[in-house]
Amino acid sequence: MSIQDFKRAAAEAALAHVEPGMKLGLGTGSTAAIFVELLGQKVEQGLDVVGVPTSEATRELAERFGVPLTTMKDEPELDLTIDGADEVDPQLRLIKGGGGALLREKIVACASKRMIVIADESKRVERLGKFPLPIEVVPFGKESTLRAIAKLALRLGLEGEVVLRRSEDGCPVVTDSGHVILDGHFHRIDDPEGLAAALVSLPGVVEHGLFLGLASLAIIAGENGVSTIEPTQFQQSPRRIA
Ligand SMILES: O=C[C@H](O)[C@H](O)[C@H](O)COP(=O)(O)O
Repeated sequence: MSIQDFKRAAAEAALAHVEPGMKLGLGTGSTAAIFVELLGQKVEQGLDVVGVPTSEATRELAERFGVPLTTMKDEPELDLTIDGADEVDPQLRLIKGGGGALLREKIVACASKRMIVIADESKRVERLGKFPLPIEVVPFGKESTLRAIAKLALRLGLEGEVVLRRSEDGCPVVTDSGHVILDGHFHRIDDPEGLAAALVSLPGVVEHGLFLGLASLAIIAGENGVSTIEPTQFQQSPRRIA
């Protein structure tokens, strides 16, 4: 079985949590894309749901697969968000934003009663940080913001560089909301909560890819089948609004 098969297995398992009439947050990335495709098949068979896409890419996919869409303006509270992740730790803390969609993903997850993460087993880690942490910043003063984040990281005992994300043509990657992404190559993040709080205190930082206390369930598929991670002591994020 390939990673692609595992992603599909996780996406299929997540479908069981979707109920008629639900307002869904639709994640971004290759795993979420499979979920959107499968959801489109269910809609074709008569399932009545609406979705809010977390990126323009997901909007296009949902339109292609016939998933009815709505907006945060019309549906500010959602029932369930299904999204992928770049890393998932045993406490169900996540790194997200490898595809640059972290800001809308976090807004949508916070507006949802539940967030289910779907991933292949390569995303499961004991400690967050091997995957570079995406940090979305405003373009104005991005060089200063980068230096401020690097200094902050040093102060927190994190080693590694902070790098402006560029696309293949060398230009900075610009997010759907018009910001740029700095990737923090920290290798290991021992205190995600401390880092998260420190990052949002910096001017210029819009959002970071640490999703803490947001996921209610992770569905992970691998060689040994599908398994789940649930928070042992689920604490609702103070930022969750639904
Ligand atoms: O910005 C992108 C998202 O956070 C994705 O959910 C994440 O990068 C995982 O994507 P994939 O399922 O393609 O590994």
